[in-house]
Amino acid sequence: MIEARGVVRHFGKVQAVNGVDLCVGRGELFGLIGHNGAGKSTMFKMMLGLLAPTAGEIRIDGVPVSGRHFREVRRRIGYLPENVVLYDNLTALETLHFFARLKRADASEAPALLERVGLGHAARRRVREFSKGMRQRLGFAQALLGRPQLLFLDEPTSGLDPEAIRDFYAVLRGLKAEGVTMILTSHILAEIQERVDRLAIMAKGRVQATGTVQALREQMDLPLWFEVRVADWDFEAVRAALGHLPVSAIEARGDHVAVQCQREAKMAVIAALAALGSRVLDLTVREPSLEDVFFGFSD
Ligand SMILES: Nc1ncnc2c1ncn2[C@@H]1O[C@H](COP(=O)(O)OP(=O)(O)OP(=O)(O)O)[C@@H](O)[C@H]1O
Repeated sequence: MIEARGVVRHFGKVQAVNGVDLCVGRGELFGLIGHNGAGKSTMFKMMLGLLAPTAGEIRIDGVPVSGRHFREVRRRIGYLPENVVLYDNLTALETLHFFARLKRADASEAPALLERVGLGHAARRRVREFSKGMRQRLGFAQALLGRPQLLFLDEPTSGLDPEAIRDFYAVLRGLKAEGVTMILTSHILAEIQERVDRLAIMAKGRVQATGTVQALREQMDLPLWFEVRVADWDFEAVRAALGHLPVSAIEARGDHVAVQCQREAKMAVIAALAALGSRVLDLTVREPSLEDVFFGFSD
């Protein structure tokens, strides 16, 4: 659905995007993460045709963004910018009618869209009275006008509380089931690590890595941790059981023993702990988080 090849964008001396290749498949929920200034928003604007690349090519659904046929494709794209501009004097419903006219979308969808983003109750309230989270929801509804097949969501959950974030991803799941392709940025790594199909890590205008969270973990080869609870706090039993294995740390922490090892030793550690039988009361495996992976790739 999205194909970017060798994309570069300079602003004077600033190299905002510096040779990006990116492919997003149809129906994928794709995450783009990176530090402030990594080039994510610039990439979004180029993929939307709002900003011309200094070099390289971007195709959406096979159509070059720079070509004259892109206008038709653009009508099937929804965009939630990082800072959505809304008019305080309009109600939520009027806002959607306004954007529907701009996009030449069907304004009769507006009430259903407000329901979908959890603003049905506030349809006739003025935006002036809206909280940050309500504004963000309204911006999201605006992006959904015209039943887009491709959605660009730039930090869509900024300002949302945990419940609103959960609702937001529930809507994304519904859209995914309808076959919509979505690409989103977020700084909240814990939030997106369970939810995207694949992601790309950007740093200094380049894509440093692309893949599923699990594939990136494996590529980074970060160690994982076990938390083992043993009967009678018999930590020495754990130490003895794992003594012959290549574990990098065994530490008593509160009510459990923390064991660190590389991924290739994972199954051997599990087997050795299983051999302790009922002396092991509980076992948790802590995979490296997306944050660990992110720092590994972007530092
Ligand atoms: N219109 C512009 N004029 C000059 N420099 C710009 C412009 N837009 C972006 N930049 C610069 O390009 C770089 C990348 O910015 P961009 O907004 O794409 O980063 P980002 O990854 O989206 O960051 P954030 O997470 O803070 O939103 C930054 O150094 C920024 O200052």
